[in-house]
Amino acid sequence: MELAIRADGLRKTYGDVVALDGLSFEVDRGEFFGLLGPNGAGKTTFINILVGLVRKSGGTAEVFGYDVEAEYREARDRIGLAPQEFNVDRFFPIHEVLEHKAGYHGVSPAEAERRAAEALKTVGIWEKRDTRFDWLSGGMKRRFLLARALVTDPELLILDEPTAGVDVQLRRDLWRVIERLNAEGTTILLTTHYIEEAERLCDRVAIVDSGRIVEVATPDELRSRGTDEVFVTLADAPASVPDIDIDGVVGTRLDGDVLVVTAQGGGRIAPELLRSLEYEGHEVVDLDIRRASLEEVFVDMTRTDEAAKKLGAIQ
Ligand SMILES: Nc1ncnc2c1ncn2[C@@H]1O[C@H](COP(=O)(O)OP(=O)(O)OP(=O)(O)O)[C@@H](O)[C@H]1O
Repeated sequence: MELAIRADGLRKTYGDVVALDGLSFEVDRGEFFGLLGPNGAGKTTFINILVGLVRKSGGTAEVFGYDVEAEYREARDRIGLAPQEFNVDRFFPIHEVLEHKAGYHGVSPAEAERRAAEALKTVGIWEKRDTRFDWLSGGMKRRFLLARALVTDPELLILDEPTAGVDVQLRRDLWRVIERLNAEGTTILLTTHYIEEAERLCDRVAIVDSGRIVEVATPDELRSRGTDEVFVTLADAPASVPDIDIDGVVGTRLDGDVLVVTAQGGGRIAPELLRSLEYEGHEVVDLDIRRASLEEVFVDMTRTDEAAKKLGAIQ
């Protein structure tokens, strides 16, 4: 499998601040890959190194096998970036901004015009083509940043919080566009604070904390690390918590006639749980499983020692 991104022992320091502390992971061509991490984890620094805006302090970063510094042009021409910040030329109509961008990456004027029109239609702001960036609404600005990333027909599309501050409708519109691009073969690297977004869109996610990768896994694998809650409603409230001795169960409590069982893999333990309860003479009326959310797992994994110490001090 060809790699779209390879980071190996990547480091970046700003004076005393260590932004990347030996970051290593790989993204396959065609993947939809999410980068999740708390504020300041180093996500934007990593992206800026990939696109040549920040020089690394050590380690390796490659895009489709090209070193992002030694082979900058080859790497950069393959990347489309929709950044977090609005860094757009404000004095030209937006279709011209796109044409300039394509021209800068070696596209002929006629082809640049065609691509600019196509990109504006793709993101749904073609009718605004003669408007300046400043005169677009906030949501249209986000759409435009995506169009600008697309105008060079990139093999790797990097989206740094593309849906920050946009309404639900636009978020879903943007998802549709991005999912279609991915289905057509574009590799996607997405950073987001909306865990639901990562969960829904990404094939795999990397959890980044303090400049290092904590974990790389599919959203499903990550969720299975957390604990589910199984709610079993019994016909008669038992006098005490029934004794449950099943592998994977980490806790039980009674809430009236509802027995709440905390377990890793709620679906897996449910049949044995039912058998065991019935064997002990309890009549089960209802069963409901609440799966661990990716958000809970994420919060657990990125709870820094510092934060844990502070919590410990307060309690
Ligand atoms: N130009 C800079 N000079 C000094 N420190 C910087 C600079 N850019 C980033 N940093 C520091 O590097 C660390 C990583 O920042 P970065 O912006 O990469 O994090 P992030 O994961 O993108 O955060 P967010 O989710 O808030 O966007 C932070 O501690 C930040 O303060």
